[in-house]
Amino acid sequence: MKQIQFITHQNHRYSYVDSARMALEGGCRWIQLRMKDATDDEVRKAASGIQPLCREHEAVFIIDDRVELAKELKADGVHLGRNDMPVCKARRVLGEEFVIGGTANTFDDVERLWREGADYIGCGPFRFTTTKTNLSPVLGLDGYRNIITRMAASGIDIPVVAIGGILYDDIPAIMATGVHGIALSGAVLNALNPVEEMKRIIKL
Ligand SMILES: Cc1ncc(COP(=O)(O)OP(=O)(O)O)c(N)n1
Ligand SMILES: Cc1ncsc1CCOP(=O)(O)O
Ligand SMILES: [Mg+2]
Repeated sequence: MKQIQFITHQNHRYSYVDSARMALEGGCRWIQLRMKDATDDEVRKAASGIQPLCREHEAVFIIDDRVELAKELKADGVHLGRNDMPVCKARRVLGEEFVIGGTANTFDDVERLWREGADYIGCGPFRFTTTKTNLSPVLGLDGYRNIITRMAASGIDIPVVAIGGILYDDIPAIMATGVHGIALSGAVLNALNPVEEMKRIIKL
């Protein structure tokens, strides 16, 4: 399971930087620094700990929401949701070299983001999760099947990663829907041994 993205989070045991470090040690090579409600300076501080680790592990380093900060820090890219800067504007700010991901909950979201030039789609939530507030309607396996089917029928070819409440046991069935990969956070962060859990997922 190489197409896995880890979304940073914190809990009573681990900081944002800890979470990224454990994901990298477990073999993940795509880290998204997501710190909702944090100030840019707090994100800069976390990035100063995570970005060098990503370079050391030759991992992709994406920043959630913050386009100007992604540019300032020379991240590999940014992930944008409905209430963030539009993808087409972010592309003008960042240029073609940056990876720009977008959030989708429906086929129409996917089509819009594809037209705007997003490089990949984070599509969810798969199931209810507490890692993100204000969740869009839960998709489940059928939700992904419907979206992937409509994408194929429309000739829309953009990588789609499933996200939202995904656990180890869910991954084979989710991948069988035709999505290109998965993004997760809590399944690793809340595991008894996060590094070992990431290794288990990578081995799938
Ligand atoms: C890969 C991926 N998919 C979806 C999201 C959603 O992130 P978030 O910023 O919490 O929510 P929106 O701003 O997209 O509504 C993500 N970060 N990564
Ligand atoms: C960022 C995001 N977007 C939709 S669900 C979600 C949270 C992913 O974290 P978890 O894998 O812990 O549900
Ligand atoms: Mg966002």
